[in-house]
Amino acid sequence: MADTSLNPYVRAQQSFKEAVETLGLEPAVYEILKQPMRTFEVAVPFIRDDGNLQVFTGYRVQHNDALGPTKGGLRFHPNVNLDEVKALAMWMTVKCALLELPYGGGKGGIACDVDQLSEREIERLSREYIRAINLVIGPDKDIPAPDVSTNPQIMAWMVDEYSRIRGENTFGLITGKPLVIGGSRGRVEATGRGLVFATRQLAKELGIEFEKARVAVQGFGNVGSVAAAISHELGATVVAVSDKDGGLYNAGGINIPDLLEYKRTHRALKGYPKAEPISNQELLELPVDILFPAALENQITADNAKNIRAKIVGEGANGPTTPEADAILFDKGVMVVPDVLGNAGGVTVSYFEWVQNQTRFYWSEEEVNHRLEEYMSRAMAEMHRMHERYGVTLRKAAYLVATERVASAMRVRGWLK
Ligand SMILES: NC(=O)c1ccc[n+]([C@@H]2O[C@H](COP(=O)([O-])OP(=O)(O)OC[C@H]3O[C@@H](n4cnc5c(N)ncnc54)[C@H](O)[C@@H]3O)[C@@H](O)[C@H]2O)c1
Repeated sequence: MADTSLNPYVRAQQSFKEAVETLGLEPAVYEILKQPMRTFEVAVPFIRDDGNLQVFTGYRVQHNDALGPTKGGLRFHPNVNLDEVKALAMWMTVKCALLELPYGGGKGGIACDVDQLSEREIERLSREYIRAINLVIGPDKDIPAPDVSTNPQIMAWMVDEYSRIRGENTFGLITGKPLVIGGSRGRVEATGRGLVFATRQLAKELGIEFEKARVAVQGFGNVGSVAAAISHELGATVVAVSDKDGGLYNAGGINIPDLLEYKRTHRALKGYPKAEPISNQELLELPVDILFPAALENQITADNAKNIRAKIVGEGANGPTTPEADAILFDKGVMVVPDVLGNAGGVTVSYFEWVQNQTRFYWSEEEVNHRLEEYMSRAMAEMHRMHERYGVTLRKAAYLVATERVASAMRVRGWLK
């Protein structure tokens, strides 16, 4: 028999099943949540620069809309397939419910390799994809956003195409747009900032003063560099950072604004003179209070989990801790802020963007950041309460909070009988 344990869709189903059983909810909750309510597979024909027609396969999955219209990113990647999109949509249901956003989970994508396409081809493909799914998306139905290999420019072409089809500007269709056409202030930094807010709240609940903590950050991209900069700004000592070429260490702390300036001029971290080089492996095992893995999946594994000395692991990346490592860390008493909350700052500010679009009233960056902190801290506190009540990992607690909330909505809407 095929090993289905690595199939993300099967794993997402198992997580919901476990949550329904732990909470003692009616079995109908799992019967509804174990698959998406709607799945679309579309052929996306577009004209290549050489004049030939090519057809790619696109997907949009709407998992559950009990709490509101579905929401989730669009991924352009050769490995995009239906099971992966379904799993990611289910995961968005959890994220949105956990953060108390008035959304259900959705996800979409096109199986394609953007490196093989010119910019004009990406534009034509993006517009054709929107034509293919325009009837099933909308500001009150399903709201896409950027994900792997999609960006604000692609979102701009998509919102433009939808607006042309409908004959009206519909900025609330999609989030992660450029600022000039209804994007939100603070959206670019939202994921790294939200990661720090959630982790700071957990530290507070554990009696660790974030402002005095020693911090290590793996990955210095959109998420990692912002998490490092905000930790530094709050007074924490960032002793190590890294990117794909290796890490930097300074026991006395790295001046992150100075390092960002170095990176701007040298386009790399390597060679920064005010810290020593270390490997990515060494970085993960440093004696710090807080470790932020913010690069790739599967970085903390059964092999190195026993050597992790951080008190808190704040997951910025998606899936940086394997299930085996998760169990080892739990036994060691290391608390893990799971990715489902750790990197939810992006979707939270996406929600703020949609609110601003719908009300046509735009907020200051301070207002966005203040509200982001409120949402992240509240979700962290609830997850922590569930963790204490049921004695499970914070990751499982996230599913408990989310499943209970979605189940309540389904119950009052009369879906369960
Ligand atoms: N950007 C977002 O808003 C967002 C939202 C949710 C989740 N995430 C997740 O966060 C993670 C990082 O995303 P990002 O947007 O910062 O990407 P990015 O491409 O901007 O940055 C990735 C960073 O990781 C580094 N890196 C790559 N391989 C590495 C390795 N082996 N060891 C150490 N560092 C390595 C890169 O050099 C780079 O600094 C991904 O898992 C992504 O799915 C990002």
